Amino acid sequence: MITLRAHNIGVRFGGVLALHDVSLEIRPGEIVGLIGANGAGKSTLINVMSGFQRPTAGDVFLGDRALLKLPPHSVARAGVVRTFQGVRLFGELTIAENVAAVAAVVGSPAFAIEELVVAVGLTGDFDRKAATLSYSDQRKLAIARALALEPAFLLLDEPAAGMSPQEAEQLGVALEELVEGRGIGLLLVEHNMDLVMSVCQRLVALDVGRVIASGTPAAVRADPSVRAAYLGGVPHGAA
Ligand SMILES: Nc1ncnc2c1ncn2[C@@H]1O[C@H](COP(=O)(O)OP(=O)(O)OP(=O)(O)O)[C@@H](O)[C@H]1O
Repeated sequence: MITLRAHNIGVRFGGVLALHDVSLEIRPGEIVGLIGANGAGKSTLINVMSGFQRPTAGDVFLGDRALLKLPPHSVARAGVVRTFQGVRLFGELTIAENVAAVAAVVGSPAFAIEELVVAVGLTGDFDRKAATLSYSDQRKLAIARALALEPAFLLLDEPAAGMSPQEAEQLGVALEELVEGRGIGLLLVEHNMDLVMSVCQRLVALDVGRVIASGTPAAVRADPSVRAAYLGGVPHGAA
């Protein structure tokens, strides 16, 4: 089984230690949640694992292949794809065109594009321009586009941000189906604890760049250091 593994990652931005000695492993077919307060280092870890940020220490492995020396597009081709907190779509292209533009890279057939759009829960006319979509539909489209690269591992940076509780719940169902159906390993950075608790098999909690807890969602949520550092201040069914 090929896993995606960040090993003893350290990242320093001048005087800020954004990550210190962080290790995390994702297996195919599982959803791992990465939680922590604003500035804990979650996006920085996604950046490192997807090739967008060189760490000051540590390694990233896909199976036994070291990824750190590869640029982001090569990391994506190797099978590790990410989405961004700020959605980056082609606003003037339609839903179908946005996915097709990416699918062309791997040569996916047209029917696969429609399948992806439906799989993330986008309904209605696929000829709508991305710029006209609601914020939450844009986030779903960003996931469909990432999936078009046929990743083995998908790193999602706050996919439910701006979604209503119902939309977030639907997204959770879609993510579970994707992981089950395609065997993708998913890293979910998310502040919506209802979503995190319902779909993740394991959680890793960061605080100021360090892992303070990892394990089953119930154990991590109950961990006193996690409650003190994070959950005390977060709404979304955290208690
Ligand atoms: N390019 C950068 N230059 C300098 N400092 C940075 C840079 N990127 C991140 N940081 C700092 O590194 C730390 C971790 O930031 P990061 O964005 O990874 O946190 P986060 O957990 O994703 O937060 P949020 O939940 O707000 O997205 C913060 O102190 C942040 O200010």
